[in-house]
Amino acid sequence: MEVKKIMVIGAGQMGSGIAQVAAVAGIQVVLNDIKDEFVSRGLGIIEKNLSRDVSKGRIDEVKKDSILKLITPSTSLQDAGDVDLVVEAAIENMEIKGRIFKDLDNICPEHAILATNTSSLPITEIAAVTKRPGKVIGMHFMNPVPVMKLVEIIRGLATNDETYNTVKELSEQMSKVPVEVNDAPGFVSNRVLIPMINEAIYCVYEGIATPEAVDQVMKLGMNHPMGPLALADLIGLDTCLYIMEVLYEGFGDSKYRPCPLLRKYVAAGWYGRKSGRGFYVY
Ligand SMILES: CC(=O)CC(=O)SCCNC(=O)CCNC(=O)[C@H](O)C(C)(C)COP(=O)(O)OP(=O)(O)OC[C@H]1O[C@@H](n2cnc3c(N)ncnc32)[C@H](O)[C@@H]1OP(=O)(O)O
Ligand SMILES: NC(=O)C1=CN([C@@H]2O[C@H](COP(=O)(O)OP(=O)(O)OC[C@H]3O[C@@H](n4cnc5c(N)ncnc54)[C@H](OP(=O)(O)O)[C@@H]3O)[C@@H](O)[C@H]2O)C=CC1
Repeated sequence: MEVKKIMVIGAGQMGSGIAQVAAVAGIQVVLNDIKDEFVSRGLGIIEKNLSRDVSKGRIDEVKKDSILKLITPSTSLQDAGDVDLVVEAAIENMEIKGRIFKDLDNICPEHAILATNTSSLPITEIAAVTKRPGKVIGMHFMNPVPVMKLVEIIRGLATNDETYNTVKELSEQMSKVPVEVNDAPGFVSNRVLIPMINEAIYCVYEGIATPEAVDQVMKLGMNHPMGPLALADLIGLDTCLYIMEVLYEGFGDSKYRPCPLLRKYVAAGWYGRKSGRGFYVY
């Protein structure tokens, strides 16, 4: 199926990045969030990224404007009435995602694919709230979206081949490399990554090393582009905690227990870069 128009739900760091790469690929995008100010903030991030591309000579002002013109702001899910595909990138919360998918199922045209950028939640469970589970799929971009090549594609139990092939082709059109994995808590990316980050937080919690020292060890010793605590601040400590909770509950294994220091920071509103403070101050 050819995808000409999509809706991206959630204009946060992931949603704005997804909207950007879709518009760069020539796709019409409706960027939706619950408040105008969040949509404006997302559009501001896209504008800034495209301006950097102009200053680096990758695109000119005319191209930048034509990309921006492809993105329409929205605060109503009703605007999904004529889209071919939705990528949901609202917060990592099953109740909220369930509500959004139920509404979308009633609003979107019959042929539309409902994709979620969830980091860890079961695709099969999200699909089950709709009457079109064959057309529900995980389309998991990595942060920062304009830079990272991977899209992890996750089939739910009922996802059909046409849906999978459309999302695979769409990812390639967005200049990404799709990798297919099965539906299990955290998929592959976050089953491997987030426990490593959680373990790095335990190193700070237990007084083994400072955040700076932990990050230096992983950067200089393992050639990671950024240390696990700087990366946690980039992802968002709230999102890291949601993902650890999904792993802990999903597998019922104590090895996935979230570090108490992670819980404390989230309770304090220290979410990382997006709130101005996490393991580091921004
Ligand atoms: C939680 C989940 O569900 C899944 C996830 O996403 S987990 C997170 C996965 N992401 C990672 O692991 C990121 C690890 N970090 C990195 O790869 C790198 O540190 C980084 C790409 C973020 C920054 O790279 P860097 O070399 O340290 O910094 P910098 O030189 O500033 O940036 C490199 C390029 O990326 C671009 N860039 C950096 N951040 C960007 C952003 N937020 N948006 C757009 N472009 C960005 C820069 O403009 C620069 O581009 P050019 O070289 O073409 O000019
Ligand atoms: N951060 C990361 O590195 C990655 C995150 N993800 C996943 O992407 C999703 C979004 O994460 P991220 O962009 O980091 O989060 P952000 O907190 O940056 O953005 C989430 C956005 O969704 C909005 N939102 C909340 N509820 C609704 C709703 N009911 N309808 C529409 N929008 C809503 C939020 O508004 P408000 O500000 O009011 O809450 C916010 O603007 C999550 O599922 C996350 O797990 C996937 C890959 C990587």
